[in-house]
Amino acid sequence: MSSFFERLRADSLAVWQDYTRHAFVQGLADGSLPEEAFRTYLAQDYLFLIQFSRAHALAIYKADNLADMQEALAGLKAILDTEMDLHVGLCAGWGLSKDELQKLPEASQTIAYTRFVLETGMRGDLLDLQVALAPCVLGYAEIGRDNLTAQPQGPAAKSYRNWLDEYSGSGYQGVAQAFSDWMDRTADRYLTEARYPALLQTFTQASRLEADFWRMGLDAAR
Ligand SMILES: Cc1ncc(C[n+]2csc(CCO)c2C)c(N)n1
Repeated sequence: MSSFFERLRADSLAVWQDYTRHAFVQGLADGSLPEEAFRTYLAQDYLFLIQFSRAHALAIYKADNLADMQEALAGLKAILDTEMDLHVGLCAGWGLSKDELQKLPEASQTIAYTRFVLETGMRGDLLDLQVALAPCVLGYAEIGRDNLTAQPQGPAAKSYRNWLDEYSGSGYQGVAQAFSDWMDRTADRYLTEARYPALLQTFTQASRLEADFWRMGLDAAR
């Protein structure tokens, strides 16, 4: 049986692939991505991850049972303990200190995406929130898998490969599978066909905002 994610993905395929096969991703995979684009992306992603932690905290609040609260907590910890460290470490390698990162203003694209997710979660239930989070969690896993054997060339090749390794590795692939299974369990309880169009719209919108986030990086290097 296919997952709820696979249904959403199939029904938004063009937008989904604009995100997961974006020029930014292709540039990471072949090494042609300008370093300034990656640096801008990394810095904004730090601010993005802070807001995404808040969204996972909101999932704890929205959960109506202990098991879901524990799942949401595991997601929160994956960001605060793993994602955040990867980013601060990567940023340091790019000359961006933690102090500098904390002082950066959020770009409009960062605000648009993160506040969309938070607002969707605040006005809806756990399923609305999971669907808004899904493009982030599951899109990066797909990007990792799609580029498992990519061999970036050029000056930033090592950093780009390092980034791809994080998402293609079994650790992150497991996190993504666990998220998809968790969303399936929520859908079993909450999904009705009457709700589906609104949920698909949330998923599609979040995927579009992911593509805008890549575009922000590319535009900084023009
Ligand atoms: C713009 C943007 N979108 C997605 C991710 C990926 N991501 C964010 S939090 C997290 C852990 C999953 O619980 C992962 C994989 C990112 N870093 N930046």
